[in-house]
Amino acid sequence: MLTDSLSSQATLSGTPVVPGLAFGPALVVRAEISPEAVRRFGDGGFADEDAALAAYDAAVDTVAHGFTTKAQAASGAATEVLTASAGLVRDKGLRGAVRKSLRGGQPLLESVHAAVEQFVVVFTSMGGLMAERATDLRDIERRLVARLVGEAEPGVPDPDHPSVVVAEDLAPADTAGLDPKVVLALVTERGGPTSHTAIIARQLGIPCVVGTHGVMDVEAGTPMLVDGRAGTVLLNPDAAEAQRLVAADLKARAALSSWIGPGRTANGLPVKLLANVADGPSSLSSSEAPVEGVGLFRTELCFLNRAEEPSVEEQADIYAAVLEPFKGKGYVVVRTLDAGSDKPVAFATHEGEENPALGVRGLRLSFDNPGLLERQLDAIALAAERTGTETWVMAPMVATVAEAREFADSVRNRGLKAGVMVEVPSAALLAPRMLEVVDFLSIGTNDLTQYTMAADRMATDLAHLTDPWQPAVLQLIAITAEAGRHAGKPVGVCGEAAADPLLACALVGMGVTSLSMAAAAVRPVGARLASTTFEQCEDVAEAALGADDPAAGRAAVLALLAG
Ligand SMILES: C=C(OP(=O)(O)O)C(=O)O
Ligand SMILES: [Mg+2]
Repeated sequence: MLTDSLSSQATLSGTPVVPGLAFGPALVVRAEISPEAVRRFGDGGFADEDAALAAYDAAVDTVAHGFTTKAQAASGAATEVLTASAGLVRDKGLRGAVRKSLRGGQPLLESVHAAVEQFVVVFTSMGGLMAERATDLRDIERRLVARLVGEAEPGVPDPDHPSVVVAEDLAPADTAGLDPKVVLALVTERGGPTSHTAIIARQLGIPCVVGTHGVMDVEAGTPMLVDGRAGTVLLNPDAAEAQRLVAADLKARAALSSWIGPGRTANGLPVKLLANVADGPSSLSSSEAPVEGVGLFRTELCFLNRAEEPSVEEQADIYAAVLEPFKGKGYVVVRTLDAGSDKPVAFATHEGEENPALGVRGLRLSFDNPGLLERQLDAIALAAERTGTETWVMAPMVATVAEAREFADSVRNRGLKAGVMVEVPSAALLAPRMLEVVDFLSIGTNDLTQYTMAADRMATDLAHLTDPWQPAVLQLIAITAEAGRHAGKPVGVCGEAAADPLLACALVGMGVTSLSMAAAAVRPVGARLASTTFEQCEDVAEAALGADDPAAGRAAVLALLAG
Protein backbone atom coordinates (compact mmCIF):
# COMPACT_ATOMS: atom_id res chain seq x y z
CA MET A 1 0.00 0.00 0.00
CA LEU A 2 1.17 3.51 -0.70
CA THR A 3 1.60 5.83 2.23
CA ASP A 4 -0.36 9.05 2.77
CA SER A 5 2.75 11.11 2.22
CA LEU A 6 2.73 9.99 -1.41
CA SER A 7 -0.97 9.95 -2.08
CA SER A 8 -1.10 13.58 -3.20
CA GLN A 9 0.66 12.58 -6.42
CA ALA A 10 -1.24 11.54 -9.57
CA THR A 11 -2.23 7.89 -9.28
CA LEU A 12 -3.47 5.54 -12.01
CA SER A 13 -5.40 2.41 -11.09
CA GLY A 14 -5.48 -1.00 -12.69
CA THR A 15 -5.87 -4.67 -11.84
CA PRO A 16 -3.15 -6.00 -9.49
CA VAL A 17 -1.49 -9.10 -10.86
CA VAL A 18 1.91 -9.74 -9.29
CA PRO A 19 2.48 -8.23 -5.83
CA GLY A 20 5.54 -6.16 -5.03
CA LEU A 21 6.71 -2.54 -5.27
CA ALA A 22 8.97 -1.16 -7.99
CA PHE A 23 10.23 2.36 -8.68
CA GLY A 24 11.79 3.51 -11.95
CA PRO A 25 11.37 5.53 -15.13
CA ALA A 26 8.67 4.55 -17.63
CA LEU A 27 9.88 2.82 -20.76
CA VAL A 28 6.86 3.31 -23.00
CA VAL A 29 6.54 0.65 -25.69
CA ARG A 30 4.66 1.98 -28.72
CA ALA A 31 3.50 -0.38 -31.43
CA GLU A 32 3.50 2.19 -34.23
CA ILE A 33 5.85 4.95 -35.33
CA SER A 34 4.33 8.39 -34.87
CA PRO A 35 3.08 9.85 -38.20
CA GLU A 36 4.30 13.23 -36.96
CA ALA A 37 7.93 11.97 -36.82
CA VAL A 38 7.61 10.53 -40.33
CA ARG A 39 6.17 13.82 -41.64
CA ARG A 40 8.98 15.80 -39.99
CA PHE A 41 11.59 13.53 -41.60
CA GLY A 42 10.05 14.10 -45.08
CA ASP A 43 12.56 13.26 -47.80
CA GLY A 44 15.38 13.36 -45.25
CA GLY A 45 17.08 16.36 -46.87
CA PHE A 46 20.05 14.28 -48.10
CA ALA A 47 22.66 15.91 -50.38
CA ASP A 48 22.55 12.99 -52.81
CA GLU A 49 21.63 9.31 -53.11
CA ASP A 50 24.94 8.17 -51.55
CA ALA A 51 24.21 10.17 -48.41
CA ALA A 52 20.73 8.60 -48.25
CA LEU A 53 22.22 5.14 -48.73
CA ALA A 54 24.75 5.82 -45.95
CA ALA A 55 21.85 6.70 -43.61
CA TYR A 56 20.16 3.43 -44.65
CA ASP A 57 23.36 1.45 -43.91
CA ALA A 58 23.66 3.04 -40.48
CA ALA A 59 20.02 2.17 -39.64
CA VAL A 60 20.60 -1.41 -40.88
CA ASP A 61 23.64 -1.75 -38.59
CA THR A 62 21.70 -0.56 -35.55
CA VAL A 63 18.66 -2.75 -36.20
CA ALA A 64 20.78 -5.85 -36.97
CA HIS A 65 22.88 -5.28 -33.85
CA GLY A 66 19.66 -5.11 -31.78
CA PHE A 67 18.51 -8.47 -33.16
CA THR A 68 21.91 -10.10 -32.56
CA THR A 69 22.09 -8.87 -28.96
CA LYS A 70 18.59 -10.16 -28.26
CA ALA A 71 19.42 -13.50 -29.92
CA GLN A 72 22.38 -13.95 -27.60
CA ALA A 73 20.20 -13.34 -24.55
CA ALA A 74 17.30 -15.57 -25.75
CA SER A 75 17.11 -19.34 -26.04
CA GLY A 76 15.64 -22.00 -28.31
CA ALA A 77 13.27 -20.95 -31.08
CA ALA A 78 13.56 -17.27 -30.13
CA THR A 79 17.32 -17.31 -30.81
CA GLU A 80 16.76 -18.85 -34.25
CA VAL A 81 14.14 -16.29 -35.22
CA LEU A 82 16.18 -13.32 -34.00
CA THR A 83 19.37 -14.55 -35.70
CA ALA A 84 17.48 -15.03 -38.98
CA SER A 85 16.07 -11.50 -38.69
CA ALA A 86 19.56 -10.07 -38.16
CA GLY A 87 20.60 -11.77 -41.43
CA LEU A 88 17.52 -10.58 -43.28
CA VAL A 89 17.98 -6.91 -42.35
CA ARG A 90 21.52 -7.01 -43.82
CA ASP A 91 20.33 -8.76 -46.99
CA LYS A 92 22.31 -7.51 -50.01
CA GLY A 93 19.34 -7.94 -52.35
CA LEU A 94 17.25 -5.66 -50.12
CA ARG A 95 20.02 -3.04 -50.10
CA GLY A 96 20.31 -3.30 -53.88
CA ALA A 97 16.59 -2.66 -54.28
CA VAL A 98 16.80 0.39 -51.98
CA ARG A 99 19.74 1.79 -53.98
CA LYS A 100 17.95 1.23 -57.29
CA SER A 101 14.88 3.08 -56.06
CA LEU A 102 17.05 5.97 -54.73
CA ARG A 103 18.75 6.21 -58.13
CA GLY A 104 15.31 6.39 -59.68
CA GLY A 105 14.78 9.59 -57.66
CA GLN A 106 12.56 8.20 -54.88
CA PRO A 107 13.07 9.55 -51.31
CA LEU A 108 14.62 7.20 -48.72
CA LEU A 109 11.50 6.15 -46.78
CA GLU A 110 9.60 5.41 -50.00
CA SER A 111 12.62 3.47 -51.30
CA VAL A 112 12.78 1.31 -48.17
CA HIS A 113 9.05 0.64 -48.44
CA ALA A 114 9.24 -0.23 -52.16
CA ALA A 115 12.20 -2.57 -51.62
CA VAL A 116 10.50 -4.36 -48.73
CA GLU A 117 7.25 -4.72 -50.67
CA GLN A 118 9.13 -6.15 -53.64
CA PHE A 119 10.58 -8.89 -51.39
CA VAL A 120 7.29 -9.44 -49.57
CA VAL A 121 5.65 -10.29 -52.91
CA VAL A 122 8.44 -12.73 -53.78
CA PHE A 123 8.42 -14.44 -50.37
CA THR A 124 4.62 -14.63 -50.22
CA SER A 125 4.46 -16.33 -53.61
CA MET A 126 6.93 -18.99 -52.37
CA GLY A 127 4.50 -20.00 -49.56
CA GLY A 128 5.35 -22.02 -46.39
CA LEU A 129 8.32 -20.90 -44.32
CA MET A 130 9.31 -18.23 -46.83
CA ALA A 131 5.87 -16.64 -46.62
CA GLU A 132 6.40 -16.41 -42.85
CA ARG A 133 9.42 -14.23 -43.51
CA ALA A 134 7.14 -11.62 -45.13
CA THR A 135 5.88 -10.74 -41.64
CA ASP A 136 9.47 -10.42 -40.42
CA LEU A 137 10.27 -8.14 -43.38
CA ARG A 138 7.43 -5.80 -42.49
CA ASP A 139 8.70 -5.74 -38.90
CA ILE A 140 12.16 -4.91 -40.23
CA GLU A 141 10.73 -2.06 -42.32
CA ARG A 142 9.06 -0.56 -39.23
CA ARG A 143 12.33 -0.81 -37.29
CA LEU A 144 14.39 0.77 -40.09
CA VAL A 145 11.91 3.62 -40.50
CA ALA A 146 11.85 4.18 -36.73
CA ARG A 147 15.65 4.42 -36.61
CA LEU A 148 15.73 6.77 -39.63
CA VAL A 149 13.14 9.19 -38.22
CA GLY A 150 14.74 9.10 -34.76
CA GLU A 151 12.11 7.09 -32.85
CA ALA A 152 12.52 4.01 -30.67
CA GLU A 153 12.00 0.72 -32.53
CA PRO A 154 8.51 -0.70 -32.10
CA GLY A 155 8.16 -3.70 -29.80
CA VAL A 156 9.79 -4.10 -26.41
CA PRO A 157 13.25 -2.51 -26.59
CA ASP A 158 16.03 -3.69 -24.30
CA PRO A 159 16.18 -1.09 -21.54
CA ASP A 160 19.74 0.17 -21.10
CA HIS A 161 18.96 0.99 -17.48
CA PRO A 162 16.40 -0.46 -15.03
CA SER A 163 12.92 0.67 -16.13
CA VAL A 164 9.21 0.05 -15.76
CA VAL A 165 7.93 -1.33 -19.08
CA VAL A 166 4.65 0.36 -20.04
CA ALA A 167 2.73 -1.08 -23.00
CA GLU A 168 -0.69 -1.35 -24.54
CA ASP A 169 -0.44 -5.13 -24.02
CA LEU A 170 2.24 -7.79 -24.49
CA ALA A 171 2.03 -10.90 -26.64
CA PRO A 172 4.08 -13.98 -25.68
CA ALA A 173 6.29 -13.48 -28.76
CA ASP A 174 6.96 -9.81 -27.80
CA THR A 175 8.67 -10.83 -24.65
CA ALA A 176 11.41 -13.14 -25.96
CA GLY A 177 14.46 -12.13 -24.00
CA LEU A 178 12.83 -9.72 -21.48
CA ASP A 179 15.40 -9.47 -18.74
CA PRO A 180 13.97 -9.26 -15.18
CA LYS A 181 17.21 -7.58 -14.05
CA VAL A 182 16.40 -4.43 -16.04
CA VAL A 183 12.61 -4.71 -16.29
CA LEU A 184 11.54 -3.57 -12.83
CA ALA A 185 7.79 -3.94 -13.41
CA LEU A 186 5.20 -4.34 -16.16
CA VAL A 187 2.24 -1.98 -16.50
CA THR A 188 -0.25 -2.40 -19.35
CA GLU A 189 -3.21 -0.38 -20.50
CA ARG A 190 -5.16 -3.48 -21.54
CA GLY A 191 -5.48 -7.06 -20.29
CA GLY A 192 -7.04 -8.76 -17.29
CA PRO A 193 -5.63 -10.92 -14.48
CA THR A 194 -5.42 -14.02 -16.68
CA SER A 195 -3.97 -12.34 -19.78
CA HIS A 196 -0.61 -13.45 -21.10
CA THR A 197 1.06 -10.33 -19.75
CA ALA A 198 0.02 -11.52 -16.29
CA ILE A 199 1.34 -15.02 -16.92
CA ILE A 200 4.66 -13.68 -18.22
CA ALA A 201 5.04 -11.29 -15.28
CA ARG A 202 4.54 -14.15 -12.84
CA GLN A 203 7.11 -16.20 -14.69
CA LEU A 204 9.59 -13.34 -14.43
CA GLY A 205 8.62 -12.68 -10.82
CA ILE A 206 8.25 -8.91 -11.29
CA PRO A 207 5.47 -6.60 -10.01
CA CYS A 208 2.69 -6.17 -12.56
CA VAL A 209 -0.48 -4.12 -12.95
CA VAL A 210 -2.74 -4.65 -16.00
CA GLY A 211 -5.81 -2.81 -17.33
CA THR A 212 -4.34 0.54 -16.23
CA HIS A 213 -6.43 3.23 -17.93
CA GLY A 214 -4.43 6.20 -19.14
CA VAL A 215 -0.96 4.72 -18.71
CA MET A 216 -0.14 5.00 -22.43
CA ASP A 217 -0.53 8.78 -22.09
CA VAL A 218 2.35 8.92 -19.62
CA GLU A 219 5.51 10.48 -21.07
CA ALA A 220 8.55 8.26 -21.54
CA GLY A 221 10.95 8.59 -18.63
CA THR A 222 8.32 9.64 -16.07
CA PRO A 223 9.31 8.17 -12.68
CA MET A 224 6.64 5.77 -11.42
CA LEU A 225 6.04 3.75 -8.28
CA VAL A 226 4.22 0.53 -9.20
CA ASP A 227 2.30 -1.28 -6.46
CA GLY A 228 1.47 -4.77 -7.73
CA ARG A 229 -0.60 -5.60 -4.64
CA ALA A 230 -2.85 -2.52 -4.65
CA GLY A 231 -2.94 -2.22 -8.47
CA THR A 232 -1.77 1.41 -8.46
CA VAL A 233 0.81 3.38 -10.41
CA LEU A 234 1.93 6.62 -8.75
CA LEU A 235 3.51 9.17 -11.12
CA ASN A 236 6.38 11.42 -10.05
CA PRO A 237 6.51 10.24 -6.41
CA ASP A 238 8.96 11.63 -3.91
CA ALA A 239 12.03 9.61 -4.94
CA ALA A 240 13.51 9.09 -1.46
CA GLU A 241 10.19 7.92 -0.03
CA ALA A 242 9.57 5.62 -3.01
CA GLN A 243 13.02 4.07 -2.62
CA ARG A 244 12.40 3.53 1.10
CA LEU A 245 9.10 1.75 0.38
CA VAL A 246 10.69 -0.44 -2.31
CA ALA A 247 13.55 -1.39 0.02
CA ALA A 248 11.08 -2.35 2.78
CA ASP A 249 9.06 -4.40 0.30
CA LEU A 250 12.16 -6.19 -0.98
CA LYS A 251 13.07 -7.04 2.62
CA ALA A 252 9.60 -8.46 3.25
CA ARG A 253 9.77 -10.47 0.04
CA ALA A 254 13.24 -11.75 0.92
CA ALA A 255 11.85 -13.04 4.23
CA LEU A 256 9.63 -15.38 2.24
CA SER A 257 12.67 -16.91 0.59
CA SER A 258 13.43 -18.70 3.84
CA TRP A 259 10.52 -21.03 3.06
CA ILE A 260 12.09 -24.10 1.47
CA GLY A 261 9.20 -26.59 1.09
CA PRO A 262 7.82 -29.13 0.63
CA GLY A 263 4.22 -27.87 0.51
CA ARG A 264 2.34 -28.64 3.75
CA THR A 265 -0.43 -27.02 5.77
CA ALA A 266 0.48 -25.92 9.32
CA ASN A 267 -0.80 -29.27 10.60
CA GLY A 268 1.11 -31.33 8.06
CA LEU A 269 -1.32 -32.09 5.21
CA PRO A 270 0.83 -32.44 2.07
CA VAL A 271 -0.10 -30.16 -0.85
CA LYS A 272 2.11 -30.60 -3.88
CA LEU A 273 3.48 -27.26 -5.09
CA LEU A 274 4.50 -27.49 -8.74
CA ALA A 275 5.87 -25.18 -11.45
CA ASN A 276 4.32 -23.92 -14.68
CA VAL A 277 6.98 -23.94 -17.42
CA ALA A 278 7.28 -22.97 -21.07
CA ASP A 279 10.51 -24.59 -22.30
CA GLY A 280 13.78 -26.26 -21.28
CA PRO A 281 15.43 -23.17 -19.74
CA SER A 282 12.36 -22.28 -17.64
CA SER A 283 12.13 -25.92 -16.50
CA LEU A 284 15.79 -25.88 -15.49
CA SER A 285 15.44 -22.66 -13.49
CA SER A 286 12.18 -23.90 -11.90
CA SER A 287 13.93 -27.05 -10.73
CA GLU A 288 15.97 -24.81 -8.37
CA ALA A 289 12.75 -23.60 -6.68
CA PRO A 290 11.16 -25.56 -3.80
CA VAL A 291 8.75 -27.47 -6.09
CA GLU A 292 7.96 -31.17 -6.39
CA GLY A 293 7.64 -31.21 -10.16
CA VAL A 294 5.96 -29.44 -13.07
CA GLY A 295 2.17 -29.17 -13.01
CA LEU A 296 1.83 -27.52 -16.42
CA PHE A 297 4.22 -27.55 -19.36
CA ARG A 298 2.54 -25.36 -22.00
CA THR A 299 3.93 -27.08 -25.12
CA GLU A 300 2.36 -24.60 -27.57
CA LEU A 301 4.65 -21.84 -26.26
CA CYS A 302 7.58 -23.72 -27.86
CA PHE A 303 6.02 -23.34 -31.29
CA LEU A 304 4.68 -19.77 -31.49
CA ASN A 305 7.32 -18.83 -34.04
CA ARG A 306 7.16 -22.00 -36.10
CA ALA A 307 5.50 -22.11 -39.50
CA GLU A 308 5.73 -25.90 -39.87
CA GLU A 309 5.08 -28.70 -37.40
CA PRO A 310 8.44 -29.92 -36.01
CA SER A 311 9.27 -33.59 -36.62
CA VAL A 312 8.63 -36.16 -33.86
CA GLU A 313 12.41 -36.31 -33.26
CA GLU A 314 12.72 -32.55 -32.86
CA GLN A 315 9.68 -32.40 -30.59
CA ALA A 316 11.14 -35.22 -28.47
CA ASP A 317 14.36 -33.19 -28.01
CA ILE A 318 12.38 -30.10 -26.95
CA TYR A 319 10.28 -32.09 -24.45
CA ALA A 320 13.29 -33.99 -23.11
CA ALA A 321 14.92 -30.65 -22.22
CA VAL A 322 11.88 -29.92 -20.01
CA LEU A 323 11.73 -33.41 -18.46
CA GLU A 324 15.45 -33.82 -17.75
CA PRO A 325 15.80 -31.27 -14.87
CA PHE A 326 13.11 -33.13 -12.88
CA LYS A 327 14.55 -36.62 -13.32
CA GLY A 328 14.36 -38.27 -9.89
CA LYS A 329 12.98 -35.03 -8.38
CA GLY A 330 9.29 -35.22 -9.28
CA TYR A 331 6.81 -35.70 -12.09
CA VAL A 332 6.16 -33.44 -15.09
CA VAL A 333 2.66 -32.86 -16.47
CA VAL A 334 2.93 -32.22 -20.20
CA ARG A 335 -0.06 -30.51 -21.76
CA THR A 336 -0.71 -31.34 -25.39
CA LEU A 337 -0.89 -28.47 -27.87
CA ASP A 338 -3.29 -25.75 -26.73
CA ALA A 339 -3.18 -23.81 -29.98
CA GLY A 340 -5.90 -21.48 -31.19
CA SER A 341 -7.65 -18.41 -29.81
CA ASP A 342 -5.11 -16.31 -27.86
CA LYS A 343 -2.22 -18.69 -28.69
CA PRO A 344 -1.84 -18.76 -32.48
CA VAL A 345 0.41 -21.58 -33.70
CA ALA A 346 0.81 -21.27 -37.48
CA PHE A 347 0.72 -25.00 -38.26
CA ALA A 348 -2.28 -25.80 -36.07
CA THR A 349 -4.58 -22.79 -35.72
CA HIS A 350 -7.82 -22.64 -37.73
CA GLU A 351 -7.98 -19.38 -39.65
CA GLY A 352 -11.03 -17.19 -40.02
CA GLU A 353 -13.12 -18.43 -37.10
CA GLU A 354 -15.86 -16.02 -36.07
CA ASN A 355 -15.32 -16.70 -32.39
CA PRO A 356 -11.99 -18.49 -31.85
CA ALA A 357 -12.25 -18.77 -28.04
CA LEU A 358 -15.29 -20.99 -28.61
CA GLY A 359 -13.84 -22.57 -31.72
CA VAL A 360 -11.43 -25.29 -32.72
CA ARG A 361 -8.75 -24.90 -30.04
CA GLY A 362 -6.92 -27.24 -27.67
CA LEU A 363 -7.89 -30.92 -27.98
CA ARG A 364 -10.46 -29.97 -30.64
CA LEU A 365 -7.61 -29.48 -33.15
CA SER A 366 -7.20 -33.25 -33.20
CA PHE A 367 -10.79 -33.85 -34.39
CA ASP A 368 -9.93 -33.30 -38.04
CA ASN A 369 -6.18 -33.73 -37.64
CA PRO A 370 -5.65 -36.78 -35.39
CA GLY A 371 -2.07 -37.20 -36.66
CA LEU A 372 -1.06 -33.92 -34.99
CA LEU A 373 -1.95 -35.30 -31.54
CA GLU A 374 -0.60 -38.79 -32.26
CA ARG A 375 2.77 -37.41 -33.33
CA GLN A 376 2.95 -35.20 -30.26
CA LEU A 377 2.14 -38.14 -27.97
CA ASP A 378 4.83 -40.23 -29.72
CA ALA A 379 7.34 -37.44 -29.08
CA ILE A 380 6.33 -37.09 -25.41
CA ALA A 381 6.62 -40.88 -24.91
CA LEU A 382 10.05 -40.84 -26.56
CA ALA A 383 11.23 -38.00 -24.30
CA ALA A 384 9.85 -39.78 -21.22
CA GLU A 385 11.66 -42.97 -22.15
CA ARG A 386 14.95 -41.21 -22.87
CA THR A 387 15.01 -39.15 -19.68
CA GLY A 388 13.38 -41.63 -17.29
CA THR A 389 11.41 -38.74 -15.73
CA GLU A 390 7.91 -39.59 -14.46
CA THR A 391 5.63 -38.08 -17.12
CA TRP A 392 1.91 -37.38 -17.01
CA VAL A 393 0.04 -36.08 -20.05
CA MET A 394 -3.11 -33.98 -20.14
CA ALA A 395 -5.34 -32.44 -22.79
CA PRO A 396 -6.64 -28.85 -22.81
CA MET A 397 -10.24 -27.74 -23.59
CA VAL A 398 -11.95 -31.08 -22.93
CA ALA A 399 -15.75 -30.80 -22.84
CA THR A 400 -17.12 -34.35 -22.88
CA VAL A 401 -16.42 -37.71 -21.22
CA ALA A 402 -16.05 -39.33 -24.66
CA GLU A 403 -13.21 -36.89 -25.50
CA ALA A 404 -11.52 -37.67 -22.16
CA ARG A 405 -11.86 -41.44 -22.70
CA GLU A 406 -10.42 -41.39 -26.21
CA PHE A 407 -7.52 -39.15 -25.15
CA ALA A 408 -6.76 -41.29 -22.08
CA ASP A 409 -6.68 -44.45 -24.22
CA SER A 410 -4.13 -42.88 -26.59
CA VAL A 411 -1.93 -41.75 -23.70
CA ARG A 412 -2.12 -45.01 -21.73
CA ASN A 413 -1.29 -47.00 -24.88
CA ARG A 414 2.07 -45.30 -24.65
CA GLY A 415 2.53 -46.28 -21.00
CA LEU A 416 1.92 -42.80 -19.54
CA LYS A 417 -0.52 -41.41 -16.96
CA ALA A 418 -3.48 -39.62 -18.55
CA GLY A 419 -5.51 -36.65 -17.38
CA VAL A 420 -7.60 -33.80 -18.70
CA MET A 421 -7.87 -30.13 -17.86
CA VAL A 422 -11.05 -28.75 -16.39
CA GLU A 423 -11.40 -25.47 -18.27
CA VAL A 424 -14.99 -25.70 -19.49
CA PRO A 425 -17.96 -25.77 -17.07
CA SER A 426 -19.20 -29.03 -18.65
CA ALA A 427 -15.99 -30.78 -17.57
CA ALA A 428 -16.39 -29.57 -13.97
CA LEU A 429 -20.03 -30.63 -13.81
CA LEU A 430 -19.07 -34.07 -15.14
CA ALA A 431 -15.94 -34.39 -12.95
CA PRO A 432 -17.07 -37.65 -11.25
CA ARG A 433 -17.56 -39.28 -14.66
CA MET A 434 -14.37 -37.79 -16.07
CA LEU A 435 -12.47 -39.38 -13.18
CA GLU A 436 -13.83 -42.80 -14.13
CA VAL A 437 -11.82 -42.60 -17.37
CA VAL A 438 -8.69 -40.59 -16.45
CA ASP A 439 -5.99 -40.76 -13.76
CA PHE A 440 -6.10 -37.08 -12.72
CA LEU A 441 -7.72 -33.71 -13.35
CA SER A 442 -6.09 -30.30 -13.53
CA ILE A 443 -8.25 -27.19 -13.23
CA GLY A 444 -7.31 -24.38 -15.62
CA THR A 445 -8.90 -21.50 -13.74
CA ASN A 446 -8.01 -18.92 -16.41
CA ASP A 447 -10.23 -20.49 -19.03
CA LEU A 448 -12.71 -21.94 -16.52
CA THR A 449 -13.33 -18.36 -15.35
CA GLN A 450 -13.62 -17.06 -18.92
CA TYR A 451 -16.14 -19.72 -19.91
CA THR A 452 -18.14 -19.69 -16.66
CA MET A 453 -18.52 -15.91 -16.63
CA ALA A 454 -18.83 -15.59 -20.44
CA ALA A 455 -16.14 -12.89 -20.24
CA ASP A 456 -13.10 -12.73 -22.52
CA ARG A 457 -9.96 -13.22 -20.41
CA MET A 458 -8.25 -10.48 -22.45
CA ALA A 459 -11.04 -7.90 -21.98
CA THR A 460 -9.90 -5.03 -19.79
CA ASP A 461 -13.42 -3.77 -19.20
CA LEU A 462 -14.51 -7.15 -17.82
CA ALA A 463 -11.66 -7.67 -15.34
CA HIS A 464 -14.18 -7.72 -12.45
CA LEU A 465 -15.80 -10.78 -14.09
CA THR A 466 -12.62 -12.59 -15.14
CA ASP A 467 -11.70 -13.02 -11.51
CA PRO A 468 -11.28 -16.59 -10.19
CA TRP A 469 -12.72 -15.43 -6.83
CA GLN A 470 -16.13 -15.27 -8.54
CA PRO A 471 -18.33 -17.58 -6.41
CA ALA A 472 -19.68 -19.39 -9.51
CA VAL A 473 -16.14 -20.33 -10.54
CA LEU A 474 -15.35 -21.47 -6.99
CA GLN A 475 -18.49 -23.65 -6.99
CA LEU A 476 -17.25 -25.48 -10.09
CA ILE A 477 -13.80 -25.92 -8.53
CA ALA A 478 -15.42 -27.30 -5.37
CA ILE A 479 -17.46 -29.83 -7.40
CA THR A 480 -14.31 -30.97 -9.19
CA ALA A 481 -12.19 -31.22 -6.02
CA GLU A 482 -14.95 -33.15 -4.22
CA ALA A 483 -15.12 -35.62 -7.12
CA GLY A 484 -11.36 -36.14 -6.77
CA ARG A 485 -11.65 -36.78 -3.02
CA HIS A 486 -14.39 -39.29 -3.66
CA ALA A 487 -12.49 -41.11 -6.40
CA GLY A 488 -9.18 -40.95 -4.49
CA LYS A 489 -7.49 -39.37 -7.53
CA PRO A 490 -5.41 -36.16 -7.73
CA VAL A 491 -7.10 -32.89 -8.66
CA GLY A 492 -4.75 -29.94 -9.14
CA VAL A 493 -5.11 -26.29 -10.08
CA CYS A 494 -2.70 -24.93 -12.69
CA GLY A 495 -4.37 -21.61 -13.60
CA GLU A 496 -3.26 -18.29 -12.15
CA ALA A 497 -5.59 -18.79 -9.14
CA ALA A 498 -3.02 -21.20 -7.68
CA ALA A 499 -0.49 -18.34 -7.39
CA ASP A 500 -2.71 -16.25 -5.10
CA PRO A 501 -1.70 -17.20 -1.52
CA LEU A 502 -5.15 -16.46 -0.04
CA LEU A 503 -7.08 -18.25 -2.76
CA ALA A 504 -4.61 -21.15 -2.56
CA CYS A 505 -5.78 -21.75 1.04
CA ALA A 506 -9.41 -21.84 -0.15
CA LEU A 507 -8.54 -24.28 -2.93
CA VAL A 508 -6.81 -26.63 -0.47
CA GLY A 509 -9.84 -26.36 1.81
CA MET A 510 -12.04 -27.54 -1.07
CA GLY A 511 -9.86 -30.65 -1.51
CA VAL A 512 -7.43 -29.64 -4.26
CA THR A 513 -4.27 -31.79 -3.94
CA SER A 514 -1.72 -29.79 -5.95
CA LEU A 515 -1.11 -26.17 -6.96
CA SER A 516 0.96 -25.30 -10.01
CA MET A 517 2.24 -21.80 -10.70
CA ALA A 518 5.18 -19.76 -11.98
CA ALA A 519 8.19 -20.75 -9.88
CA ALA A 520 8.50 -17.16 -8.64
CA ALA A 521 5.09 -17.43 -6.94
CA VAL A 522 5.81 -20.66 -5.04
CA ARG A 523 7.41 -19.24 -1.90
CA PRO A 524 4.61 -16.81 -0.95
CA VAL A 525 2.05 -19.60 -1.46
CA GLY A 526 4.12 -22.19 0.42
CA ALA A 527 4.75 -19.82 3.34
CA ARG A 528 1.04 -18.94 3.61
CA LEU A 529 -0.03 -22.61 3.59
CA ALA A 530 2.63 -23.45 6.17
CA SER A 531 1.03 -21.01 8.61
CA THR A 532 -2.57 -22.17 7.96
CA THR A 533 -4.15 -25.38 9.27
CA PHE A 534 -6.29 -27.56 7.03
CA GLU A 535 -9.32 -26.72 9.19
CA GLN A 536 -8.66 -23.00 8.60
CA CYS A 537 -8.42 -23.75 4.87
CA GLU A 538 -11.86 -25.39 5.04
CA ASP A 539 -13.30 -22.31 6.81
CA VAL A 540 -11.68 -20.06 4.24
CA ALA A 541 -13.17 -22.13 1.40
CA GLU A 542 -16.61 -21.88 2.92
CA ALA A 543 -16.30 -18.10 3.30
CA ALA A 544 -15.09 -17.59 -0.29
CA LEU A 545 -17.83 -19.85 -1.69
CA GLY A 546 -20.49 -18.05 0.33
CA ALA A 547 -19.41 -14.49 -0.57
CA ASP A 548 -21.50 -12.36 -2.92
CA ASP A 549 -18.60 -11.22 -5.03
CA PRO A 550 -14.77 -11.43 -5.28
CA ALA A 551 -14.14 -8.37 -3.10
CA ALA A 552 -16.36 -9.70 -0.30
CA GLY A 553 -14.67 -13.11 -0.63
CA ARG A 554 -11.18 -11.64 -0.30
CA ALA A 555 -12.20 -9.51 2.67
CA ALA A 556 -13.83 -12.46 4.46
CA VAL A 557 -10.81 -14.67 3.91
CA LEU A 558 -8.36 -11.99 5.03
CA ALA A 559 -10.40 -11.46 8.20
CA LEU A 560 -10.40 -15.19 8.95
CA LEU A 561 -6.67 -15.58 8.44
CA ALA A 562 -5.79 -12.43 10.34
CA GLY A 563 -7.79 -13.50 13.38
C1 LIG B 1 -3.76 -23.03 -17.21
C2 LIG B 1 -4.61 -22.62 -18.13
O1 LIG B 1 -4.30 -22.65 -19.46
P1 LIG B 1 -3.79 -21.35 -20.28
O2 LIG B 1 -3.66 -20.22 -19.34
O3 LIG B 1 -2.51 -21.75 -20.93
O4 LIG B 1 -4.91 -21.19 -21.27
C3 LIG B 1 -5.92 -22.07 -17.77
O5 LIG B 1 -6.76 -21.84 -18.66
O6 LIG B 1 -6.12 -21.83 -16.55
MG1 LIG C 1 -6.41 -22.63 -20.62
